[in-house]
Amino acid sequence: MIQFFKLLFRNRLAGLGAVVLSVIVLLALFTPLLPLPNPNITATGDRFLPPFSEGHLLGTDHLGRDLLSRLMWGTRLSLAVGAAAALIAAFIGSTIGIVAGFLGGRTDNVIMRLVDMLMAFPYILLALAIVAALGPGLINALFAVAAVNIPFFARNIRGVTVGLANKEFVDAARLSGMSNLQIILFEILPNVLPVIVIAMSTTVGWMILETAGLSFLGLGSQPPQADLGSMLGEARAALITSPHTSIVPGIMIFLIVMSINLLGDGVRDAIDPRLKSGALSRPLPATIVERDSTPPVPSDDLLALQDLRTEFHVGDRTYKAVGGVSLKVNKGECLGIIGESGSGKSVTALSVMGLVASPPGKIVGGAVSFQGHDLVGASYDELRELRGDRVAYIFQDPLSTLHPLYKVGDQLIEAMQAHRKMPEKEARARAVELLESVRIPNAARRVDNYPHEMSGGMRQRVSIAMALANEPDVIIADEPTTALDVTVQAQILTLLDDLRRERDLAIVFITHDFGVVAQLCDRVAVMYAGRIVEEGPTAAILDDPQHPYTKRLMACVPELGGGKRELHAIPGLPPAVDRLPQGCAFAPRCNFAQDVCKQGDIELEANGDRAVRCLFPDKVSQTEVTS
Ligand SMILES: Nc1ncnc2c1ncn2[C@@H]1O[C@H](COP(=O)(O)OP(=O)(O)OP(=O)(O)O)[C@@H](O)[C@H]1O
Repeated sequence: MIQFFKLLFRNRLAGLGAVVLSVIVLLALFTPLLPLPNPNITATGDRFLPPFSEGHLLGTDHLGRDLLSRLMWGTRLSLAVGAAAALIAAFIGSTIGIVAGFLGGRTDNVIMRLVDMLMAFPYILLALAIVAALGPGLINALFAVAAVNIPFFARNIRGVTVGLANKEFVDAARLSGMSNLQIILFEILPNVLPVIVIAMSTTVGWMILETAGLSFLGLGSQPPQADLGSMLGEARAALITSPHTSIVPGIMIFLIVMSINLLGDGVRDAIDPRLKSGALSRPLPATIVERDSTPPVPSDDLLALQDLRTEFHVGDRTYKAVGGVSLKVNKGECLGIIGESGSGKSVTALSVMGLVASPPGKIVGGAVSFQGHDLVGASYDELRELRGDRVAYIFQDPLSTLHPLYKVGDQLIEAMQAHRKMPEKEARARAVELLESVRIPNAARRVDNYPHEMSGGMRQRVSIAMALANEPDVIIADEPTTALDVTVQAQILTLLDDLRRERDLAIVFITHDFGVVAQLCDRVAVMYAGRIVEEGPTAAILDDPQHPYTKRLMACVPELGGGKRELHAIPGLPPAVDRLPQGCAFAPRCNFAQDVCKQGDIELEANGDRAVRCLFPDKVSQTEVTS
């Protein structure tokens, strides 16, 4: 709750709305206790007294009634009616939406067509018709306003429910034997509740306005009872001669509706978990760079990361996702980056082309040199030209990287035309050629397939074809085979290996599978808590790991045909990168750790073509992993 209020008040306007609305609601609640004259007592001798008259702070109306008193009582009534109408509309509309969305099929069709019929009438006409049928009066106006708003809730909530009804957690609830009612109450409702609250908070202002509108037309509250709408209606005749009688209720309506709307926006932002974590905030086109030290001189390698540091700044926390990584890859080489989940592999890869979402991501130090040129300081235009052209990416899940509504051929053509002008016919021929080069059978026909018409392995081949579209120098593949079964995984790895040899490609391959590294990579870098802990030629590292983390990672991998061998999971969990321990980040999980490991920073010590960040590499090298 405290977190909710903190988030709410971070939005200044929402905070202002909350304060204004709270004051109005408090005044309305305590109106009976305030020393105000009776709002309905007329005094024809005191008609249209101006504001600040004696005994009448806001003046009087056309019957000499005290305006302040009528305003307070009227506000109380308008707020109560608006909130009640919103609750009724939200309850009935959401129930209809949840039932229709959850049951689907004919029930959904019948219910939603009835709702559509209700929506086909202009809402104010519908409200007028309902009040005309029921007779004028505030309660009837309340029902009319609630009724015309039911379709709004029904449609919104139905849409959300349809999306939830087919989710795995609902299937799981069904499999566990829960009834439809239980699923709706315990699985669906908690998920749609934030949407209902958000919809309510943004519509209650409207409902107050609509009720005021009906009262203004004489169909809501009846004389002498005051609500804000009827006060406006009565003041209409004296708009020119005594404008204060209209301005007073007008300002109150404005304040109520504005404060509710501002607060509603704030509530929406604070309630939505994706907005809370910044996931829906639109990232900048390139990662923010704020280097705190002079960048290193660019290297001559094709691609080199030099002491790269990338952080996420969320609230007052700093997540050191990449804490000084140096790596290089040259033409025709394949470099593997391996590590547990959360070790910083993806953020390292995304930092290369400035693709880390900013905010909250920031590159705070080091350099990424590509063909001798530092990309960390490069302009967005420069990065955009290189992205997908000289440096291409392949991601883990092709379903989320391929656009679901475009044919794969069109997406390949788009990838080429983003970088060079090419006639449509030539681009299409090249797209077919690309699909053939990634061994997609019947490429001329497949080019017109949509992603959902292809299997997972096929889609990943399309992603590889897309990465190859502009004949890049470097491909960064971020766990491209993790989502595939082993047979398809082997085919994709062979394909990547062949392509690398045929085209002299440099590949940076991110994985958490040592088997994949062994099959594909010339060199491997092992990452832990945002830093490289060991690096060197794959064969040498597989043969003789010198960092305890590498050794333990390898001990987790089952070996086919290797005889019976106990698999040893790594005890404990990786440290959170916003609270890294002093000294070696692996020390709390390490059998070899001594006090000295937990003190100062430990360097990545180079030894020939290998490097290791450990004080006791020889000891590690000579000891078997036992538990
Ligand atoms: N938007 C973010 N805000 C805060 N921290 C983040 C954000 N994105 C990533 N991180 C942190 O950065 C660290 C590195 O994440 P990264 O995705 O690079 O790990 P990874 O090794 O690629 O893991 P995986 O194998 O699961 O993809 C993690 O500890 C993660 O918590």
